Amino acid sequence: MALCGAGRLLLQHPRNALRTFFKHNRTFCCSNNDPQEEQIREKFKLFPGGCIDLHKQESKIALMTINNPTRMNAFSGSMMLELEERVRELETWTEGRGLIVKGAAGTFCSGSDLNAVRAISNPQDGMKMCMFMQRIQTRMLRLPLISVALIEGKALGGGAELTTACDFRVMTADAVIQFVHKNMGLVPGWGGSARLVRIVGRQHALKLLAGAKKVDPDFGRQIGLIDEVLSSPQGGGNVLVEAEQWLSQLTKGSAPVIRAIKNVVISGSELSLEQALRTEIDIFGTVWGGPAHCEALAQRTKHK
Ligand SMILES: CC[C@H](C(=O)O)C(=O)SCCNC(=O)CCNC(=O)[C@H](O)C(C)(C)COP(=O)(O)OP(=O)(O)OC[C@H]1O[C@@H](n2cnc3c(N)ncnc32)[C@H](O)[C@@H]1OP(=O)(O)O
Repeated sequence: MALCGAGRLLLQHPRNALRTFFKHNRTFCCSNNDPQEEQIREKFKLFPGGCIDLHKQESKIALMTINNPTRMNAFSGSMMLELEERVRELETWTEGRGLIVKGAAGTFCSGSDLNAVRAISNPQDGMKMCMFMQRIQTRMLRLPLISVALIEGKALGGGAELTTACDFRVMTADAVIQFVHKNMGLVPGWGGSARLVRIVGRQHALKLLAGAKKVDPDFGRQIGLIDEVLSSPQGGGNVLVEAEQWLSQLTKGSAPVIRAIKNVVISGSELSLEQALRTEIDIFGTVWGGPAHCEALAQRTKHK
C-alpha cells in the first residue's frame, strides 16, 4: 500500500489508532463469559423457529433478513442468538460498506415472539433477555457500515426498536412503525428508548411511546424518523432495489474511507467531546496517506 506523509507515521503506530474508540466499544463486545448471559442463551435455545439470514453482496452492501414469516417475523429465542452471530460476522467483514436490514415476506418484524416471552415473563429472565438484545443492537449500530432499515408492512415493539439500531430508515407508502410497548405494559428495553430520543428528540419520543402512536411515512418524515419513502409497492422485488440505490449514494467510494466516516460519526455521537476529538485524530490517521487520499492528491481532484 502506497502511503504518504503523516499517514505512514500514524499507521506505523497502530497503538494510537482507534485506541479510545475500541476501548469504549469493548465494553459491549466482550461480555460472552458473563454467567448471566450464558443462562439466558440456554433459555433462548428452548424457543426455536425462524432464522436471521445474512448475504454479503458483491456490492459490499450486506443484506440481513429477519425471517419468521408465520409469526410476522417475530424474534424467537434462536433468532436472538442468530442475530448475535450475524452481527459478529459483520464485525469481521473488513471490506463491507453498507447494510440493509429487512423482514421476510413483505413485513418488517413484530417484536419478540410472544410465545417465548410468556415463558420468560419473570423479571430476572426479562432483564437478561433485554440486556442481551440491547448489547447486540448497540453493536449493530456501531458497525463500521452505513446501515438502513427497509420497512415494509409492520415494525412493532422490538421490531420498531430494531429500526433505530440502523443509521437510516426507509419505508414503503403503506408501512407502519409502532412502539406498542405501552400497550404491552412495557417500555422499550432493547436500546430503542435511548436511540429514539436521539433520533426524534424528547417530545416526539414521548408522543410515540406514551401514545403508542402509529408512524406512517408522512408523520415519520415530519419528525425525522424516516429518511425516505419508497415509491415501489410493498412486497415487490423493486423495493429492495430502490432501497439499495438509496443507500448506494452513501456507500460508493473507498471502503476504508466510508468505514472511517461511520466511525467518526459514532464516536462523535457517543463519546464526550474530548474523547470524540481524540478518537477523530486516531481515525483520521487511518485514512491520511492511504490509497484514496494519495489518489485524490495525484489526480488533483476538484469539487465542482
Ligand atoms: C422489548 C420488546 C417487546 C418484548 O420483548 O416483549 C416486544 O416486542 S412485545 C411484542 C410486540 N408485538 C406484538 O405485540 C405483536 C402482536 N401481534 C399483532 O399485533 C398482530 O399479529 C400483527 C399486527 C403483527 C399482525 O396482524 P395480522 O392481522 O396481519 O396477522 P395475525 O394477527 O393473524 O398474525 C399472523 C400470525 O403471526 C403471529 N404473530 C404476530 N406477531 C407475533 C409475535 N410478536 N409473536 C408471536 N406470534 C406473532 C400471530 O399470532 C398469527 O399467528 P396464528 O398462529 O395465525 O395465530
